[in-house]
Order: sequence, then C-alpha cells, then structure tokens
Amino acid sequence: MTPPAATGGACAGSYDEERAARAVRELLLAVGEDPDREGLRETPARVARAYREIFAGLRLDARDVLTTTFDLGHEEMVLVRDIEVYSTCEHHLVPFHGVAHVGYIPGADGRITGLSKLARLVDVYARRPQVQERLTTQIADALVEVLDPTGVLVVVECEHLCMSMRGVRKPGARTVTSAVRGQMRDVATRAEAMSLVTGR
Ligand SMILES: Nc1nc2c(ncn2[C@@H]2O[C@H](COP(=O)(O)OP(=O)(O)OP(=O)(O)O)[C@@H](O)[C@H]2O)c(=O)[nH]1
Ligand SMILES: [Zn+2]
Repeated sequence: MTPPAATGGACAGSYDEERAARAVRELLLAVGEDPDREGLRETPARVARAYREIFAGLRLDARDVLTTTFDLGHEEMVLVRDIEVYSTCEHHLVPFHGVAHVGYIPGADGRITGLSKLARLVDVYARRPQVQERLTTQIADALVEVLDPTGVLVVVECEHLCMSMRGVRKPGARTVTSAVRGQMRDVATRAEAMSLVTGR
C-alpha cells in the first residue's frame, strides 16, 4: 500500500460542534458532576468551541500553509528556533507543550518559504490528537514534499502534562525528538544546525 503523502492526513470529516458538546456533558455526568449547575451550564458548548480550535489541524493540509514561496536563489540554511508548540496527547487528551525548531537548506532552485509559514506548519500538525514523534516527522516530511529542499532538521522539545499532572507525575521532564532529512544528515551540517538550535 502506498503511504499517504506527508502533507495529507487531514480528515475529510467536518467538525460536529453539537456532538462534541453532548459528549462533554456526558463526560461531566460520568465524573460525577452536575452539568446543570450554574458554573457548568455553558461548559459543554464552550469546550466544543475550544476543541474546534485545538483540533483545527485535522482539517488543514500542509499545502494550505506553505503557500508563499520565493525564488531568492538562497542556498544556505534557514532555521526558525523556539516556535511555541501546544498539542494534545492522543493517549490521554491532555496537552503537551514546548517548542519546535525548524530548519532547512533550500533545494537547487533556491526556493524558500515565508518564515511565518514554518510556524503555521507546526500548528497544522500540533492541532491534532498527537504523539510527539509523529508531530516531528510530519513537519519534516511535509517540508520535504512541498519545498523539495536539500535538507531538513526538526527538533521538538515538550513537556507532557500526562506525565506531569497524573500517572508518573514527573513535572519538568522534557521529551526531545528530532527528524533529519537529506543533507542535514551530514555530520558537519547537522552540527551547524544544532548549534543554531542551542544558540551555541
Ligand atoms: N512515545 C510517546 N509516548 C507518549 C506520548 N505521549 C504520551 N505517551 C505515553 O503513552 C503511554 C501510554 O501508556 P499506557 O500504559 O497505555 O497508559 P497509562 O496507564 O495512562 O500510562 P501512564 O502514563 O504510565 O500512567 C505513556 O507511557 C505515556 O507517557 C508521546 O508523544 N510519545
Ligand atoms: Zn498522554
């Protein structure tokens, strides 16, 4: 079977806000709350609206955001560091958050994209139920597919609230994942990119 294109993966289904609100009301009942008490009366609708935003990436495709490209003939590394990441752990539906560093070396045609588009690309994949490893590789593979660059490096560092506020309860533990493609695998190039990531 052919694997899906990296840029894809967006679900075709539309967002059913009423259904989400019903499910939240049901969840409140299940945990022993009274969804009709004053403070909670608007909560199901509010959460349903918030989930529309939090999972908006399910209805986006990387090609939707990597729209602006420039032919600058720039062939050197471009790296945007410390892009804020807010995502949702698909195992527990609680947040994981931290930063992403996204770098690439343009292809032979020197085509580059707008810097903000790299941050938008992170959001396309972060705003879905996720695991950090998949988030990292999806960002890298989408860049490869759309920009056809010579190399890509993506590093994501996050704290998972499912490890902090419950379960093993280790607040402050940060998970670091990376995805390296093309010429970024070259030892010296990768070292240069990592020195840009760490600022050293
Ligand atoms: N690899 C990976 N694991 C994750 C990620 N987010 C959460 N997890 C882990 O998913 C695992 C789920 O394990 P389970 O044993 O099925 O669930 P659980 O009983 O709630 O596990 P605990 O969190 O250890 O209490 C846990 O070890 C989580 O730490 C992620 O992004 N990547
Ligand atoms: Zn989790």
